[in-house]
Amino acid sequence: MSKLSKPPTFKPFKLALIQLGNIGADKSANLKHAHEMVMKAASAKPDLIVLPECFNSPYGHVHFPVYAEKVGFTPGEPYDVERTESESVKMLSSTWLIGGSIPERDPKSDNVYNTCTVYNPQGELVAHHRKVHLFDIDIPGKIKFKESETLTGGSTLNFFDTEFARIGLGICYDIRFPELAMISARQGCHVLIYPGAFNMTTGPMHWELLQRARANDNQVFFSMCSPARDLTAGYHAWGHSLVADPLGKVLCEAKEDEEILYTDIDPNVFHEARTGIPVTTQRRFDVYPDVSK
Ligand SMILES: NC(=O)CC(=O)C(=O)O
Repeated sequence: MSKLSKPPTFKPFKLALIQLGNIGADKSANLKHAHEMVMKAASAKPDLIVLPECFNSPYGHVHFPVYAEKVGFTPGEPYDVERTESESVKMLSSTWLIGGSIPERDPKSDNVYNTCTVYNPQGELVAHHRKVHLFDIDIPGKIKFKESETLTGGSTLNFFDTEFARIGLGICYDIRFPELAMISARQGCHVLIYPGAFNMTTGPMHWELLQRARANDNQVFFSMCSPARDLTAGYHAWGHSLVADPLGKVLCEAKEDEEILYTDIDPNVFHEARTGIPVTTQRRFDVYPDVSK
């Protein structure tokens, strides 16, 4: 997984974002619906499908321990998918698939993480990312949320290689920490994909701004895949799943309802951005050596 090897050659590919709706209290129903939507998305033959943050459970710190599953991996050890106890992991296998995120319970520590799992077309779980930066905010009169009440933050930066690109992972609030995206890009990622669920306060302020910024700063494709908005749920997701190109241009954006977004990712845009505005080769690490690694 995250060891530094030569990235694959960046080739054109079709990305599908599933802005999933109908995420309720019944986990089996959530998984059934997610499976139907993955199958629907797969019918257009994308190379990579993405689900949103917390697609199998309601989003809220009280729900995480209740919905948490033992996913069947230990960071740093080979995956043992055969032995997974997680019904969500068993459901997720088709084409390359970024399985949004699910609450994960670590069998050794009993810690609960907000975890993204990634599957290759053979259905093998090949990468995972535990949300590093926990969403703890308090905007008086607007929104208070404290993931750290029940979650532990991950401590690794993660990417995976496909036959068409190196893809870096993060989850939602991770986007607010530009270091993570910057290091992923320096490690050769062509595309950064963060399942995410902003809300009705931070969504209009920052959802698009941050994605375009991370894309443009790092001259990579950047995408966040959100759940659809459900005003009957405890947490009102912003929706607006989006893909930005390496020049910061929005290639496609959903509205708030359930929707599948397809985007053709063109490596020429990546190469042209880096040739035309060559910041990736103009950095002055003599001036800021502490970020040179
Ligand atoms: N839900 C999150 O993790 C982050 C978010 O909503 C925000 O940063 O705003």
